[in-house]
Amino acid sequence: MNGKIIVLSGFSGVGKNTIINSLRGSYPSLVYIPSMTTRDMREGESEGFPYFFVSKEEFKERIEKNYFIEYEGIHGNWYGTPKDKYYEAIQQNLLVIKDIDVNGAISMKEEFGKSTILVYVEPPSIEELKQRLIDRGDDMDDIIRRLKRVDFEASKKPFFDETVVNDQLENAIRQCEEVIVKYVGRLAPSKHVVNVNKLLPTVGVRMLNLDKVNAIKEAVLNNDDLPLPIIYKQNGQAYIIDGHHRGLGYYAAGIEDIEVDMISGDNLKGYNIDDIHSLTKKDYDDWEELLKDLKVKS
Ligand SMILES: Nc1nc2c(ncn2[C@@H]2O[C@H](COP(=O)(O)OP(=O)(O)O)[C@@H](O)[C@H]2O)c(=O)[nH]1
Ligand SMILES: Nc1ncnc2c1ncn2[C@@H]1O[C@H](COP(=O)(O)OP(=O)(O)O)[C@@H](O)[C@H]1O
Repeated sequence: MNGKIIVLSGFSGVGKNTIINSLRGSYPSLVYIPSMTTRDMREGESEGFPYFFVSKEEFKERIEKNYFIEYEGIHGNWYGTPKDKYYEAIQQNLLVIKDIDVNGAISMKEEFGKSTILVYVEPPSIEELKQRLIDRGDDMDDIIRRLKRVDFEASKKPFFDETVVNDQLENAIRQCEEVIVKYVGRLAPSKHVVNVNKLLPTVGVRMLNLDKVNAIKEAVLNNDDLPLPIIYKQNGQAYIIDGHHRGLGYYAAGIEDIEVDMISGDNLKGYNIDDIHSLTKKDYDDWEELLKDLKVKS
């Protein structure tokens, strides 16, 4: 389970959605999971974009059915994150990005621990924030209601992993990219088909665990869903960071071509699959540990 959830929180109008939309444009495999809300649909929005819009009664029913990981009343409306969708995404090794209010963000961290990275987005000043809300076309009552929450939200900043100031938008986007790479080690997985034989020479015999290989072979022959092996590219080197037993299991089952996730820290675009020539010495559960080891190697 290597999926990650990047949560952006911060004052209304600080630019969370602008940043998320830009990142999703650049990295289409970033996943956005719409929350459910009781607020009215705004112009330009539609069902599922960016929310599923429901009545208060339906929202209450969902709470009773334990549909949400967390839910909050914000600016007079309810917002909730759908449990199943997040668990599916984590299971499928996906990278999710979503804006959630400060309380919701902290609840997500409680639920998913280190798989959640909390980013607090700040405006350069409150004056600039007001101006953005006005420019966005929010009506005055709405703006006043939103600004009332500012002190409460700011008090939760210590719970966050990172802070990004959204002054110049381009800078804020770049800082968010850096945060993602720092904590996740990748910005987006990208699937490639690799010939298993190409992976084999990199798999030292001393690392072979035949029980694991056989278990994976059985799973392959059973057509079970297996997570994809992951190949990480950094400083021109590629490392199989996970899944060499899976690779061998496929080989043992007589399958040549397997799909892998190519992920990359410093070289996000443009890599050469033939460069795979190095292998980490163990399986990693912890990205920070992995990155530490990679630094030693590169
Ligand atoms: N707790 C929680 N907050 C959410 C969720 N989805 C969105 N929010 C937050 O709800 C607040 C209001 O969002 P929205 O109505 O889109 O207006 P905005 O303030 O202009 O972004 C923002 O702080 C969002 O980040 C959710 O599922 N749970
Ligand atoms: N760095 C920035 N400089 C100027 N305006 C910005 C910047 N980032 C976002 N905006 C604008 O501010 C308004 C609020 O941004 P939005 O992404 O809707 O905020 P949030 O999702 O945090 O409520 C939008 O009109 C957006 O175009």
